[in-house]
Amino acid sequence: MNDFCRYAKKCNSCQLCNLNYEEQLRHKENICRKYPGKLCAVKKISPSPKITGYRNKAQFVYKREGKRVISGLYKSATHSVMAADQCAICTDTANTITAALAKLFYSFKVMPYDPYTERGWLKSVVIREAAATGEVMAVINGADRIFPAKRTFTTALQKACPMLTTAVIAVNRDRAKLFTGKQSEILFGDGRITDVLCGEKFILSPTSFYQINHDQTEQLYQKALELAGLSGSEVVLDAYCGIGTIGIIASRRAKFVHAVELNPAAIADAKRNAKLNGVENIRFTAADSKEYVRRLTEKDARVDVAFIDPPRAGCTSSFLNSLARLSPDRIVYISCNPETQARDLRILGRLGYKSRVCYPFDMFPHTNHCESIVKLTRG
Ligand SMILES: C[S@@+](CC[C@H](N)C(=O)[O-])C[C@H]1O[C@@H](n2cnc3c(N)ncnc32)[C@H](O)[C@@H]1O
Repeated sequence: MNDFCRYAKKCNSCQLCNLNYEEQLRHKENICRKYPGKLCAVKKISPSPKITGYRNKAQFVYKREGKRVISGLYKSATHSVMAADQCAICTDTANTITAALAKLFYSFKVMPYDPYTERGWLKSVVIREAAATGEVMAVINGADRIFPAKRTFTTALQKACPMLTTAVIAVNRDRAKLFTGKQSEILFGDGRITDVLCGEKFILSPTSFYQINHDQTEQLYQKALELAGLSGSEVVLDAYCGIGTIGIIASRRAKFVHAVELNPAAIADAKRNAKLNGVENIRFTAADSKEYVRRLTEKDARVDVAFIDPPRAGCTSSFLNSLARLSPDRIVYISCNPETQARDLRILGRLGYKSRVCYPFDMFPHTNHCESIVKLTRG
């Protein structure tokens, strides 16, 4: 049994938990040396301020065991649920809520969904927390809309989990898909939570992307801003902007920000966030980054600095080609996958951008995921 977590071996989400934290950091720094490090200097990795209980988003699955419904996690690389009464990288709040929910689900006969037989209703529960404000949202993901005794369930839920500020039921009718569907209904609260990052407020709804390690995200964004070297006169692009975090923080030191994101729910949050923070020099667009940047090049738009923060798969070469045609002086590339980041840096290298420096950040202690920022300049 592992000292860090007794479920570690079976769950396998914390692949590095057998190493001490110093060794984990060295391992991640070496990953950055192996990939972006072939193109530029790699600085010392920034350790995470917290190494347990750091996740502000936790996903739990459930199974029926005899006369109980049990909260659990997936066994590594399977869809089979193992009973687990806590997850070491999730918060105490999330662990407490899932245990209370498992009891409620049983007493309300809300049974876990089995994708093979298509029986049951409950697919998963996602708990999202705002570290700065203490707001907590539970998103209960079900297979369809039928939810017996919804009103009494809501009252019982508020009593059992007083720390929840809002709860939502979301439906994903796709048999194999367990994540949050687009169709949703608020049980109580306003279906969103508000957090504070780098002094700005951010509203997030159930499906919007939000960095999972609050304190480390503040350090990551501060470094990204420092590398962008904004003086107040620049036109900035925030590509893959999520709920607008980087763009809104950068807007304070920029003339204007163009921000683009594929998920319309995240863009709706981003627009609310700009209003909430009184930011007027930013325009959010729900679109594919590639299409949006191509449109900017057609309009001969000016962009001095670009932040790009794509998903793990990285950028497409057509996005990078259009970006290079926009010809920003500096690109700040934030990535959660140094391997695809290095591939994209090579493409940008052929398009005239030199990778200058890489800063690794440990956003995900005990897992083998690594975040890095690379600054590129033109010419
Ligand atoms: C790693 S997240 C970064 C979000 C944001 N920059 C932040 O720090 O919170 C990547 C984002 O890219 C969005 N995305 C994925 N593919 C995209 C595309 N082709 N065009 C625009 N946005 C995309 C995702 O919805 C997600 O919000």
